[in-house]
Amino acid sequence: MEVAPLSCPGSPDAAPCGLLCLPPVRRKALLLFAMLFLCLYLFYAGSCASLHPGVLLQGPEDSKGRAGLLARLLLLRPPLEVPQDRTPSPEPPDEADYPEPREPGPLSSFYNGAGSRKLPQALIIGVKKGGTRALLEFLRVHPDIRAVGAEPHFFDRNYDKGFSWYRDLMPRTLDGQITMEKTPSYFVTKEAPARISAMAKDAKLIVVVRDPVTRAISDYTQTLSKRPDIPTFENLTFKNRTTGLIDTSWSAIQIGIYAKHLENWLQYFPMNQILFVSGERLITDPSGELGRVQDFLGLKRIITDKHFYFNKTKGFPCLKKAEGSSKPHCLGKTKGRTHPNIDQEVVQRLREFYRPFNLKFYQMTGHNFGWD
Ligand SMILES: Nc1ncnc2c1ncn2[C@@H]1O[C@H](COP(=O)(O)OS(=O)(=O)O)[C@@H](OP(=O)(O)O)[C@H]1O
Repeated sequence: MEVAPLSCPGSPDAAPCGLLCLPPVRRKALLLFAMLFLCLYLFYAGSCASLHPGVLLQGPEDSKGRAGLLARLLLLRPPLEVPQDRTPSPEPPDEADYPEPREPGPLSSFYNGAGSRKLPQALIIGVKKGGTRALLEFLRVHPDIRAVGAEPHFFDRNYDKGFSWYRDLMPRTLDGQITMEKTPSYFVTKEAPARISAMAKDAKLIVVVRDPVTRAISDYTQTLSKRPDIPTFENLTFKNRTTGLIDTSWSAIQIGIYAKHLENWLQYFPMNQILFVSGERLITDPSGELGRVQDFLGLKRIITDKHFYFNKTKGFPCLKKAEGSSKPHCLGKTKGRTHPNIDQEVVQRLREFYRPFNLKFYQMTGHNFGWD
């Protein structure tokens, strides 16, 4: 059978011919552009939405990263901000490096739409400045864990928004995958244990704990970085410096009284549903701590020492490959700040203050964290 040759306008036997009428070079360029457009869309709206948002959409430290910008320009989609009603309440400023992934578009749902959003089965509930971000970022490497990047603050600030608001923040998971979130303020929120128990009595809770004195200094360092005019750590520590009376109403001090907060949780959860991760060991032996966490979550030990390297410049362990990326990944510059020098007498006084609470905490957890 003979096939009639395609022709172009202007030729004697003109018939519609579309793309084929273009000169071959232009045709190729157009095809290439269309493919690039499609690839970028799938990459950006599909897989990127499920990745650590800082890695690909924005780059860990750069909220106007090239990939995100290019994708936004090409796709003419709205800027990265999520709609108001889906945005968790104001984040602790440190978490700005880890914004919420955008709601996936229709094409990415097709591409990435398997599974469904579920309420979390496991939560990192604390403690602030304990190393919670490091733990979450490390856990996200596990193929059976899907975690929301930003802190939802549902059980403290956003509870009135309801469970469907909360569920919609979660990434999609397949059967057998665990949905997780981290909000360190839950540990010190009076209402949080009852509320989490109402969601799931069998929820698994993880608390990253760190020497309460260093934790308090870290907390203060964070505040100081945002508000350089605050009083000194030494001044804030005491109600009365002469008598040495500690100001336990200062949150930087209060958060570290772990035994007191834990009592509240034990009213609603048995001890075997709570795992305590050492913030110190998370730095010196990340794979060891990650091994315990994977066991606790009932997961295969997939994250091992092969996943980490020690970055001398950062002074912390980093991931050889971040979730969904082939590049090494350290936490952002808001993690691992240099602490100001604190008067050693004050540090000593704080150690004395915390000692009985620490001992009580060791008893309750059956684990000596070695802070004393
Ligand atoms: N791998 C790695 N990289 C960087 N930082 C690490 C890491 N592991 C633990 N840490 C420690 O985490 C501290 C911050 O704790 P959080 O992530 O819980 O802080 S926050 O409450 O979410 O703001 C942070 O505290 P500071 O050193 O005081 O900044 C770190 O000491």
